[in-house]
Amino acid sequence: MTCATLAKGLLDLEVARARMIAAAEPIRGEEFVALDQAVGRVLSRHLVARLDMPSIDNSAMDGYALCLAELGERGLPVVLRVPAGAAVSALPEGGCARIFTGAPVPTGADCVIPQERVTLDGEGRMHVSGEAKPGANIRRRGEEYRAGDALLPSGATLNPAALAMLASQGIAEVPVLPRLTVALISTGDELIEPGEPCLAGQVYNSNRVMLRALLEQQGCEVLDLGIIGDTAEALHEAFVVTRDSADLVICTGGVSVGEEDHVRPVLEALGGLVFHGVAIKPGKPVAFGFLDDGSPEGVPLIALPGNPVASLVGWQLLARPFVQGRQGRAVGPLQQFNVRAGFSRRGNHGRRELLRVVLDWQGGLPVAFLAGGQGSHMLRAASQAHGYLMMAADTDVEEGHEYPYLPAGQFVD
Ligand SMILES: Nc1nc2c(c(=O)[nH]1)N[C@H]1C(S)=C(S)[C@@H](COP(=O)(O)OP(=O)(O)OC[C@H]3O[C@@H](n4cnc5c(N)ncnc54)[C@H](O)[C@@H]3O)O[C@H]1N2
Ligand code: MOO
Repeated sequence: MTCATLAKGLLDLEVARARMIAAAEPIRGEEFVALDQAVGRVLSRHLVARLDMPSIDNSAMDGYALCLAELGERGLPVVLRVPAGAAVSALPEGGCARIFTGAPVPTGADCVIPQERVTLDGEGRMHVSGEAKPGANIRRRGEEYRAGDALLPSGATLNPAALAMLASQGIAEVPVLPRLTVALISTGDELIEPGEPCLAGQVYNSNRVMLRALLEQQGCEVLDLGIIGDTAEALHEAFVVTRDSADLVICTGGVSVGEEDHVRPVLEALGGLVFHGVAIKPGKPVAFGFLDDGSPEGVPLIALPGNPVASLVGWQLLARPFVQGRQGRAVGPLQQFNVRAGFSRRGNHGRRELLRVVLDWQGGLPVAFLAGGQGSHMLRAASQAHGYLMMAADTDVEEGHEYPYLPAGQFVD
């Protein structure tokens, strides 16, 4: 999409993303955490292997280890038994060893035959059926990597498989970057918390629980300031408090253009606005800036729209990559591939539209259908969608045609 087609005053999504990612200064510092507390944390240093992997030649199968050159018509006597955990032994000449998966292959053996291909005769001699090749079923020392080789780069997120790999190296603690502390503010006089009785006109605060969950899923500490009323003074005070105690401030609501919307003027008074308004639907009024002196040295503030689905999309497309950058993580491009639409619909003027869709895989190929109502206040479809069909501005959806699809799974890791 060219910028010429965008609604006036709104930034292109990719431009807004790029500006935020460029402004995301990785958090400084380092702490050591136990491996079992480290899932989702971000490495502060490159890690190299301490041990060759595997650390010894070992058997890939339960079976018999032997020297192939010694295997003749009469088979071989079983002269040794090697369970996993045994010390490395030497295979006596002219004999073979009963061996188990993971056990050290005795020196002198060059092959392991799985027990399914072996028969034992009445004299305790082992006979092999089928072909046997040198090296078969032996996991060689260092075949995966050697001591000193790179394991994980700094900035890597520790997923369960990475933790298992570090454990396999005997590593008990890892150096990680500090967690990002994110202050969360829900603005709006109409808001009440779930569990409270609801008077006419009041609205349950749904953004708070959603963003808390998203931030925690992202490995952030959340400093939850709850609901702040719709006055410039209340917002000013909340921003001043959070800028001293958080690495990032995220607020929702009050960021549009009505006289009840105080986020932009207060941000401008306290620091600096980088941009306000992105050509996406939902999510248009997202604002980004810095509290303090307006420079990237200040505390960054991301203002998400009040409409719940606009808040979710603003998080996924803009706030999350910024958080990842601040966490010291690499930020990749949006993942998308083309999917056929199973419906027709008029396009949106001047903004890209992210339609909440489910994929139907009947027939082997995915077809996208609307997940439900598409209003930016409609959480039901958003909660059930598999992803977004991303429509260029001013483009209608025509049933049977293909459009870019963004799987929702990419927004969680
Ligand atoms: N004249 C214009 N009006 C609006 C425009 C515009 O360009 N010109 N933009 C519209 C768009 S797009 C959006 S999105 C909304 C965003 O407005 P705000 O960010 O100022 O949000 P609010 O007005 O405070 O609230 C909007 C809506 O969302 C509900 N809300 C707010 N916070 C929460 C919460 N924590 N949990 C659940 N629901 C919440 C609120 O009650 C409103 O219904 O502005 C349009 N208007
Ligand atoms: O961001 Mo608004 O309508 O685009 O919800």
